Amino acid sequence: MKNKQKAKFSFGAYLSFFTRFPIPWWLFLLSLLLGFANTEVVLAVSNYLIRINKGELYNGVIIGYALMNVFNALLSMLINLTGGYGSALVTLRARKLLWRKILHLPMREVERRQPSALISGLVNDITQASLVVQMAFNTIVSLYSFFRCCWEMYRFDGTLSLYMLLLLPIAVLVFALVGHLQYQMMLRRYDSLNVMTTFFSEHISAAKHVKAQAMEDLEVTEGLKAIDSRYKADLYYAFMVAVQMLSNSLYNTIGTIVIALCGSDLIRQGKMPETGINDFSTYKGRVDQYTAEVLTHYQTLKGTQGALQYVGVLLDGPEEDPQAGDPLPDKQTAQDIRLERVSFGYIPQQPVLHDLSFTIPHGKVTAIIGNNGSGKSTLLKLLQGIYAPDSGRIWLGSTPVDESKPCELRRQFGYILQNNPLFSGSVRDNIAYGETGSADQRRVEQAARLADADSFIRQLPNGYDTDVGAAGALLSGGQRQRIAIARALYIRPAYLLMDEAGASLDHRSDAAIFRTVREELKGHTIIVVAHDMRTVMDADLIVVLNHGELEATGTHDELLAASPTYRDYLKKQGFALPGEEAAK
Ligand SMILES: Nc1ncnc2c1ncn2[C@@H]1O[C@H](COP(=O)(O)OP(=O)(O)OP(=O)(O)O)[C@@H](O)[C@H]1O
Repeated sequence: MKNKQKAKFSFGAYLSFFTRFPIPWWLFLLSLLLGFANTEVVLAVSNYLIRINKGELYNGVIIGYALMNVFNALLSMLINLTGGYGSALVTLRARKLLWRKILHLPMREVERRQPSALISGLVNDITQASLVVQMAFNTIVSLYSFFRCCWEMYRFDGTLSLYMLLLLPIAVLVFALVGHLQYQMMLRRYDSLNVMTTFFSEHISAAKHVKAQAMEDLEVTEGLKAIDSRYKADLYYAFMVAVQMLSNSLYNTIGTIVIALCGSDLIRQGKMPETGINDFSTYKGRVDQYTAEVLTHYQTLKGTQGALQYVGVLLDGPEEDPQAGDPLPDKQTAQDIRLERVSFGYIPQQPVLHDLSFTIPHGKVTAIIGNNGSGKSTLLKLLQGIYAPDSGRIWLGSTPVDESKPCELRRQFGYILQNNPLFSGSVRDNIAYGETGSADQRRVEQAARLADADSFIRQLPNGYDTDVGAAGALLSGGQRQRIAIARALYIRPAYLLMDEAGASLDHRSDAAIFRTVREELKGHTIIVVAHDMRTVMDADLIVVLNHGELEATGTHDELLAASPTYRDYLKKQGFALPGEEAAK
């Protein structure tokens, strides 16, 4: 499990996993009762068979034998049906629970666990949950059947049954050994499946980049390693199945020899009829069958404990409740954002932002600049409460961000990134993403016009109904960006965050769209992260970050005097500084 975190998952936690979602007990109980009934039918079949073997070929016996076989077939079908239906429901409910949990994981957890590992948990691991419930019930039925058959066997011939007891330690030893190996085998198959899922989900979705870097050959080799590890696990599985069959045959052979030796002795002593060995073997066959079933169920349960470890630990982990916290007061738009000694690091002991204190005025445009990695994007994530500061506080007016309802807080923000994720679905749905009701076509078109997207959308095969493809793959980078800008304009957020939002647009479009956004959202707070100083200079307030520290804040004129970094940026982009000649 290369990308999955190994964490402690006790047997108690394993059991508590099954209290987290409703299990359709009635279906499994029905399956259990049908299983008990089927054991009786199976025993009746054995009794009829023994009578037929004895030559009791009466109509009643033959009809009884046939009827019991039909019952056996019907009951088996019903057991499969109820068990299968119950299992499908368990998988459905466990998967829904996990999906909800994944969407409510704090961002740090999402990053720590890696998206591909989460996908594999949701697609593969969770299917084991239904197996556990079914196996638990099957074990009860198999145990019942085992003891019931032992009793019938004992009633048929107590002495020979006691000889069979001598075989019990061998059976336990052989099955325990094979069981342990099977458990290992299941874990190995499971891990290799997860490694493959993780690898392929990452690399197939990044196929464009693999091609662009001409890395196909290398990635093919890496993919083959993942395929190979599954192949080895399959070989190991095939080997284990063969070993299991061999041990079963050996065990049966030893049983047959013991029955033959002891049975013939009993026949010689006249304590058993001549057909006794054959009849006794019928019961012994059933006992062996249920012994194997009990052990197989046990091994499967052990195997699923390993497989459910990842999702169990995940479900036990932290969760973010979007509804928890204080509602935002009305008129939140008319509030400044205030940072009070804010520090933050993704990794403990590695701070990205250091002790930041400044105010972002409401209704104005604030630009944030700084070198690569100085923490500009991180700061925007903190403002929306996606991450919490390690120390210090952020205020929206008089409301601390960490105490507000995350869902209300985040709906105040529009967030345009350099590369915005679109979702498969129509252009309209993507622009109106964030709308809880149905999309308002008039507002969608208006937002698209402002983002200069309306004309190209109308040229698409189905206009606003055109499917953008997975992650917007059927559109160009610039088209995706315009749709993302239209999305932000559609919701008309109180705070608009633009993180290098114009980077994939040509400069004239970038400037024109930015102008439109400013005019359209006049009175709203706009925070822009940009490297292009033409966008920055006009801002009402400019914040200069230097390696995560606040170097200066002020207007263009103020920073010319106060910030060497600001002056440096202007110079590098060819702007004339007061008293100097323009570089271009
Ligand atoms: N999810 C993350 N996990 C760990 N470290 C991260 C994560 N995101 C960013 N960082 C680190 O935090 C630092 C600040 O990153 P951030 O993206 O905020 O910088 P930035 O100023 O926006 O940079 P750029 O101008 O290059 O976009 C970087 O050193 C980066 O490696």
